[in-house]
Amino acid sequence: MGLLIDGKWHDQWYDTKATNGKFVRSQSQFRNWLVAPKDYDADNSKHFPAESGRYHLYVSLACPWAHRTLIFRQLKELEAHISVSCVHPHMLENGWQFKQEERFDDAQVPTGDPLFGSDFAHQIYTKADPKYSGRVTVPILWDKHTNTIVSNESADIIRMFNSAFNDLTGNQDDYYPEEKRAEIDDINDRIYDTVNNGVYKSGFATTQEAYEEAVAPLFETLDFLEQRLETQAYLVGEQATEADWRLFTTLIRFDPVYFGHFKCNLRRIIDYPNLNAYLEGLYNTANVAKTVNLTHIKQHYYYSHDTINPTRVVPKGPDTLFRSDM
Ligand SMILES: N[C@@H](CCC(=O)N[C@@H](CS)C(=O)NCC(=O)O)C(=O)O
Repeated sequence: MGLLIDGKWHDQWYDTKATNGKFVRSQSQFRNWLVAPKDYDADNSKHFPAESGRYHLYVSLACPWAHRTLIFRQLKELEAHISVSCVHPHMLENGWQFKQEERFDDAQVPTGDPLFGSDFAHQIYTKADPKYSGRVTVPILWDKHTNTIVSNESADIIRMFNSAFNDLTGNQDDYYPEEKRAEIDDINDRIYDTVNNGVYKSGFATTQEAYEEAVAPLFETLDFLEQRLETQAYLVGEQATEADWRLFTTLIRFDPVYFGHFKCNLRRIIDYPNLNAYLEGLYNTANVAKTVNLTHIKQHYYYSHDTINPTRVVPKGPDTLFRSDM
């Protein structure tokens, strides 16, 4: 685990000393936008036209942020238009690596870097910007024409996937409908801070206070969501929106990883009847289950975070992700 400084790789763990033991996530730096060809403005340096075959998505199957983009690639029927490949689940002294290993092959997503044959993800960042300083994160949306990173921010990438390719695919499903945007934004903010990032703040905290400051609001939000799902099928009404998919990728990792590894252990998702059923329903939505790779998920966290789990022993359980009898 490390970061780039002026284009050079440095192997170092998150610095929580300056922040009283708190994990503070840094902002993504590549924030360009894919737009439908009819909306493309060549004078706008942020614009990239949505064209078939032009873009490549680098993901980790372990990563909840990258997982969002894989789900949208499926939901929006973009498989034939956007190529994809994944990193090795172990993120070690060189950060994300493209090493291929048979036991981590995935039937849905090829491993490695088919574009450049790079060894490490940081080489993709320095191709885009030889002087890049910052963390080397996935997902990465790469433009094969101009050889640069369009975006390394999952929240933006799923919004682009939601609409930019609609004319090409004919898929008009809308996970961010105009009339629901304010409500989606509100729930996203709370879930991002206390759940999506909350599990990391809890797990990466290096003081008791910082841990407790993260774990209490995390469970307050889970309790609140449990109640909300008593009377409605999805977070914002009766249809799934991006808010549900953003939550899904954290919930599916919760019992296998965050409960134990990140000490988020007041309750499991399986203990919440509504969240359990909701998670199962989302998992069983067309083509979503095949984006979930529990081997990568468990191997990544338990093996890569050696400050949290120095033995690198990966637990066997849990046996089941949901209970269907509740
Ligand atoms: N805000 C980014 C966060 C992505 C992110 O933090 N990804 C993690 C993997 S789960 C990563 O690559 N971490 C490497 C690091 O922090 O050095 C997004 O949502 O796309």
